[in-house]
Amino acid sequence: MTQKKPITVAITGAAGNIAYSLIFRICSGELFGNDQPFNLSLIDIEPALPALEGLVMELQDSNFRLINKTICTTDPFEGFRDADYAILLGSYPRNKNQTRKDLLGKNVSIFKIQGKALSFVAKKTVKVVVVGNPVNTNALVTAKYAENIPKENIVALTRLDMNRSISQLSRKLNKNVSNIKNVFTWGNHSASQFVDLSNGYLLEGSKKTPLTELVEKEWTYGEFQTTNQTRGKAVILKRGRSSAGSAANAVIDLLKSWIYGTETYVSMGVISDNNPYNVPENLIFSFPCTCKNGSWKISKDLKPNDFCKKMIKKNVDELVSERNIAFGLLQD
Ligand SMILES: NC(=O)C1=CN([C@@H]2O[C@H](COP(=O)(O)OP(=O)(O)OC[C@H]3O[C@@H](n4cnc5c(N)ncnc54)[C@H](O)[C@@H]3O)[C@@H](O)[C@H]2O)C=CC1
Ligand SMILES: O=C([O-])CC(=O)C(=O)O
Repeated sequence: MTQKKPITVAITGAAGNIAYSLIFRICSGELFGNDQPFNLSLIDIEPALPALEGLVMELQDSNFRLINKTICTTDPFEGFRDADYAILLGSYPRNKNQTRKDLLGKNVSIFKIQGKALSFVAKKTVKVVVVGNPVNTNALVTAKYAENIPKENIVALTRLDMNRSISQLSRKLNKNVSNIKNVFTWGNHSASQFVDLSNGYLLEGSKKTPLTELVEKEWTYGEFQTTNQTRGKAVILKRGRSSAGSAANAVIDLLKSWIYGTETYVSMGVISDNNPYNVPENLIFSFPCTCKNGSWKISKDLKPNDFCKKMIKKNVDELVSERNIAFGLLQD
């Protein structure tokens, strides 16, 4: 059997919290397969280089046979060269007294330069997952400056919100997470997100029971929403730092859906152009998506109820305000 050609996976913020969980999972072969070798391109800033070197030592000590070559760099123009995948973690996380939007001032400029670098040196087919917060707007900034890369190739991580909602439903119904299908979030990865279970169902054997028949309306529009909306902060309050293992897990889930396809809806933060839900264009918005042959599309057949439409509008307003602040800060 001939060996597959190595692919190149670039990861920014590679010395950080999320990366420490994500990189070992990728190196195990879980994401790209046991027969797919890869080059790892690890990007961080100067003060983080000793930690990055320590990480590389640990990778060496793990004897991962799929790693073809590893580079460490502070230069995104070197780090993104020929990348097939780029996972953008590198940015500053919030503390317990901040909202994700408060990070705009510190983080947007990072995504401007990275968008430019991706545009110049990555493959045109690169799949980019943006994770750094506020993630929707950072992904929009990346897309704006990555002029040579189709906007469809740049996706914001909102999968953690979907995963959290499935976990809540699993505990509420005392059913396994794998039995809960078609639940997703609309809008921003923020406290405004709206979790939609109106198309969701519990799958047991071939029997599908709508979730709306299994959970009370009051819970669906109350505690279910607020728990999801505040989950990131709740983790920060307990851990003293933001979610890392679950965020890394959500990156893997998102990329598996995007690469290998989906049978049900999944949450993806994607460019809003040509969506059927009255979300204005040029926003990165979490929609119910399905994936096939390495491409995503927004599911077009849903009928949001009036409450859901109100929440979509709330998220649009918030994202337009973030976009105005971000583009104002960047000024070109
Ligand atoms: N979208 C989502 O669902 C989630 C997003 N996040 C966000 O992910 C980001 C990363 O989180 P953590 O890994 O916990 O943070 P961390 O602080 O542990 O790591 C971030 C890393 O990024 C590096 N960095 C900073 N500026 C950089 C630049 N210009 N280029 C390359 N690297 C740079 C830092 O040196 C650090 O090593 C944060 O913005 C956090 O809020 C976290 C959890 C979930
Ligand atoms: O809450 C945060 O700052 C980190 C994050 O995005 C999450 O855990 O959802």
